[in-house]
Amino acid sequence: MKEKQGGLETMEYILTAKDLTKEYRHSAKALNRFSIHVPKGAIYGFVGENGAGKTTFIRIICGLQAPTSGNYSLYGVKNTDKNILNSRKRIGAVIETPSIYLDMTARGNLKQQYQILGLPSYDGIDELLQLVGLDNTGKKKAKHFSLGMRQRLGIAMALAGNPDFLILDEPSNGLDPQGVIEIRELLLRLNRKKQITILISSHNLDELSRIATHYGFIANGNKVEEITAKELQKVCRKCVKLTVTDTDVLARILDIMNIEYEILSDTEANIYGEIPVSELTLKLAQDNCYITSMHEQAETLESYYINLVGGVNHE
Ligand SMILES: Nc1ncnc2c1ncn2[C@@H]1O[C@H](COP(=O)(O)OP(=O)(O)OP(=O)(O)O)[C@@H](O)[C@H]1O
Repeated sequence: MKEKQGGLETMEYILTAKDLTKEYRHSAKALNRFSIHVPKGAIYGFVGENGAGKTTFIRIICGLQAPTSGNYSLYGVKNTDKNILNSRKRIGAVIETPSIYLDMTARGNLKQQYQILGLPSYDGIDELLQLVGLDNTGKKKAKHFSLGMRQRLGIAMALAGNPDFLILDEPSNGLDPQGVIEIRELLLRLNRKKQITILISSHNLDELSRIATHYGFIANGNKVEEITAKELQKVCRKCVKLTVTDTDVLARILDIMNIEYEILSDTEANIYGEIPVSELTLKLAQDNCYITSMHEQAETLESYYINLVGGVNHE
């Protein structure tokens, strides 16, 4: 599975799920025929509001819960295959709050984790402590750590088995701005330098938009959409949706005016960048083409998200 990655985009998936459903007793479906595709090398932003089903999904993938129906594959191995246990060994996860011993130092916690995993020596611990920026914490016990330091220790523990897929449930939750920046930089380092694929569940869209290469949106247990950061950037670029009587004429004039556009239908087009409205209106009119509506599109991930799931999530 360690194939060289060609361009930015790869069709090799670390994790896929199809029709994954989880029904808890006496409650609505936490996951409803949910599907997802996490490409190798991605920082995948898994976005949904409280109760959308993110933690349930992560718990299923980590083998902590069984799905009611549907399936998923990790490194191409189906969840019903006994080899799924080997695939899971390649995952590191921090679900909800990190499982750390508060009465131990960072090093003590990592030693404990190495023992649990049956690792032959403590050799990797110094590197891990350095990687997460806890190499100077000495005898300080985890109970005296800041929330951000605990979160980073949790990530170090998840990295102990040398995984190539890291799953983090709300890693920046409750952190102060400095803590958020430290987690961000750590995740970028892990992704870029260590080639670790990362899935981050979050509703902190602003933070996510700084690092995610892909997004999957979930609402009420349903997949709403998957989109790459590049596609999203295109959609979120300053853009005006124009409705005209004839987009053939519009296209011809926009070409002459050297304005970037995308034709959506016979009457609709997206136009990018600044538009000299009077000049365009005049030129269109000379060719018997008229603007019937014009409005600015959403510009941020947040407004994109609200447009996408706003109606779904507040039933
Ligand atoms: N053990 C459980 N028993 C019954 N219902 C549950 C259980 N765990 C989760 N749920 C319900 O399943 C739905 C999805 O919850 P889940 O925790 O997966 O959402 P989430 O997106 O992770 O939310 P949050 O961001 O608040 O953690 C919610 O309606 C929740 O109440």
